[in-house]
Amino acid sequence: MDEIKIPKATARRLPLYYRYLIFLNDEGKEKVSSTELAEAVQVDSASIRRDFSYFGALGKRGYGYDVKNLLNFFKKILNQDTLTNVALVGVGNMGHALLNYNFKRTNNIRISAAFDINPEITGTIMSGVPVYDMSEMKKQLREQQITIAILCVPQTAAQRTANEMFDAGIKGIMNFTPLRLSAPSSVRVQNVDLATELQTLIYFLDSDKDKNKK
Ligand SMILES: NC(=O)c1ccc[n+]([C@@H]2O[C@H](COP(=O)([O-])OP(=O)(O)OC[C@H]3O[C@@H](n4cnc5c(N)ncnc54)[C@H](O)[C@@H]3O)[C@@H](O)[C@H]2O)c1
Repeated sequence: MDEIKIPKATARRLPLYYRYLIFLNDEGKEKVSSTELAEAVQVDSASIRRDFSYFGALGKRGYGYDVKNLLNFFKKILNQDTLTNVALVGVGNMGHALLNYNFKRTNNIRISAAFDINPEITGTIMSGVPVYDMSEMKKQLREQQITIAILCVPQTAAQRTANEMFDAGIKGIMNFTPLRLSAPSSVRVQNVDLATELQTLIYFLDSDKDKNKK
């Protein structure tokens, strides 16, 4: 498939559409309108139409979208046919919770290797995933062809650990640490910060309250 350049916000919404389309397909539904989709995934229908327009004309006016076509289309875009092995670096409170969860609701991502420096856990298997010492990272990542990792070490160790990960061939980091990492331009870093997400939610709730007062 040719590469399609889409805005980040659109890319973030694709898994939402995809999950709902699986649901519709399982229910035996053949068609869906952008209004129906909008209600189900809580995205306004204009954004949905704009999102879909990046991929060409997938729907017909007055008919809606063909569920199976759309599902197959998104399946390809989201690489749902290929399993992506991901590494976890730092198996403490946060890392362990992620290992336990291990993306069970998706069938194309899984943490297949974890790394830490704590000798009490390295060499063991936690939640079905082997925990290796950091000294084995390069070898394991190469053997398992892993290029994506989740970083869950303490902030003080974050940059040093990230440098080791770049050196070992990591191309994408999901960064749970509060540190904004310096990374080579060939590496993508996605920061996850629950406090910021909560603050955003609080901000929106407060501004909703203000609007209702008026
Ligand atoms: N993004 C969020 O919303 C969020 C929420 C909670 C915690 N955090 C962050 O996640 C990180 C982990 O938090 P935690 O509570 O799990 O900490 P933790 O202390 O329980 O676990 C850290 C783990 O990293 C390992 N470690 C330390 N140095 C290492 C190194 N150089 N290489 C490999 N492993 C190393 C430790 O042995 C330990 O197992 C912290 O940076 C914390 O601030 C983020």
